[in-house]
Amino acid sequence: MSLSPDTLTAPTPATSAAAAPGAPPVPATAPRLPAHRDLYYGGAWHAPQGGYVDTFNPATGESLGPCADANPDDVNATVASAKVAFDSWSRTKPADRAVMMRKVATVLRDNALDLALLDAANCGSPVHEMVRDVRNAAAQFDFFAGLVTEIKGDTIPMGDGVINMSVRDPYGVVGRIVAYNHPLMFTAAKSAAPLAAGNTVVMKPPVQAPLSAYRLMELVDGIFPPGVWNVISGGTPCGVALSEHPDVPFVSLIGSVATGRAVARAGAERLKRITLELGGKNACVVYPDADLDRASTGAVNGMNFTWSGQSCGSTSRLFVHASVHDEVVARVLEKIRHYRPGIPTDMDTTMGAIVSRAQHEKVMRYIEIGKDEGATLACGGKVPDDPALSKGWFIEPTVFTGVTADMRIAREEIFGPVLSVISWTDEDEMLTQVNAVEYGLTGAIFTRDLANAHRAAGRIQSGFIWVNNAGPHFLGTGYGGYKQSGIGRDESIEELLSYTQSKNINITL
Ligand SMILES: NC(=O)c1ccc[n+]([C@@H]2O[C@H](COP(=O)([O-])OP(=O)(O)OC[C@H]3O[C@@H](n4cnc5c(N)ncnc54)[C@H](O)[C@@H]3O)[C@@H](O)[C@H]2O)c1
Repeated sequence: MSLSPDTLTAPTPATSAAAAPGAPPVPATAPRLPAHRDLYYGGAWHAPQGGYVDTFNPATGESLGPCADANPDDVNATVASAKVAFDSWSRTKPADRAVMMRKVATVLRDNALDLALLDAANCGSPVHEMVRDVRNAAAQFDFFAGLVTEIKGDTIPMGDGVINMSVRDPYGVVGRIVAYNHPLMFTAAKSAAPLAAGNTVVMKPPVQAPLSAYRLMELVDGIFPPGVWNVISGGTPCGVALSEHPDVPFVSLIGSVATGRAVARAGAERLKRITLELGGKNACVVYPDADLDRASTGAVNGMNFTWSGQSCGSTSRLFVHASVHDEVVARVLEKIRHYRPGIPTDMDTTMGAIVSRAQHEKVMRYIEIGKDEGATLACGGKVPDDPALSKGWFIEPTVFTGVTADMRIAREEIFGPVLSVISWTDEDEMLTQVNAVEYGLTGAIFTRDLANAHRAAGRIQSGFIWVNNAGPHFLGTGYGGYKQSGIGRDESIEELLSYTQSKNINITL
């Protein structure tokens, strides 16, 4: 499987099957579980003072064993080792940092299937997509390694006898806290920019699915000096302790808006730098002149059904012009059949499980809310009938039609496989509705008319817009949100430079 930068985190398209048509199903492969379940800091494994909690396979309900549950004392010990390591790491030649980072990229590529199987078993998303996640993480390590010489400043003319220049310094220990929907990719890729910039990192992987993070640390052990890259698993108390810690000047979160506000409040106490990649309730807009095949494929791909819609960027509000509404909906319902819930560690599974019972209950509650609000259930809306899936947290791809912009299913982030279709006739009113939610992460526009495309792209209040496409990220372009969807831009040089602060030096010769 190859990665091109323009497919960063893009799901497998609805038009292509994971396995050849008619081929026998590829049997599930058991993941190789990590030998270590403790905290990795200071270049070694440490038993947690906070004890252990079990982690689960959401597709089967089986326990995958105990995992460290870091408490504030564990966070203190980890931050202390990262703080010591910062002194020499920040002074390590950027080119030498880049060499180590490229070794991580190689390790990721060489172990892509093993890591992907762990994610599939622990977070419930299909293994063939999780392999892409691992390769995306490798691409980001290479990308940021290649940018280390861009961490540069300016010279400002001051006349004879004076040299004035600015340089960029790292901050120190960066606390990175990430969401559950791409466990390995977030744990790895979201460490790359701060490390490249000369910071040390304390990473907290998602509490629901920490296994791939342990395996990653087993694999990269010895590449960096001790204390440079640390990974500690734990729940909210661990995240709170990290975001409040006085020796962590920079905290970066991928998570919900509520957690973003909590991290921002904790950061305000110590005037920390923060970046936040938060939720979305994103719109996909179909104009009457759109290529309807492309638009319906985009509407399905943009939902990220393969990981059960559990993606911040999912275009979960489909605004279709009334004149093409029925045809687009018919095509969407046809294309959606590509996604059938299955055991995530099977190579040909196209759609996985919801990560946890709590998230499953939340999505099912929203499906009931949609029915109560008077929307029409066009497909799905229930757990699959397949007895092989009865012990897991699965939900069929779900489409509601007849949705109006005031309904809760059209305003609130569900983070599940639920698409709400809204019919429109007046462009101005439609764009007002698109912008009426508190989120502003992504948006997709389908039209053959450049004027429509530019008008809508200009007016949609989101940080990331696709025209005649939906779903992929493009390595090198900033990804992030407007409004409550976040602060900062990732996956780009902007992310790298955000982990540096500017210092001006005035030299009298
Ligand atoms: N914008 C993006 O790039 C992006 C990507 C993926 C997911 N998300 C968002 O993440 C959410 C789903 O993920 P989730 O359920 O894991 O989110 P969450 O906010 O519940 O948890 C995110 C992380 O924060 C930690 N955490 C929870 N409370 C905390 C606190 N008070 N202080 C510090 N840390 C705390 C969690 O343990 C976890 O590691 C959705 O809203 C989704 O849109 C955003």
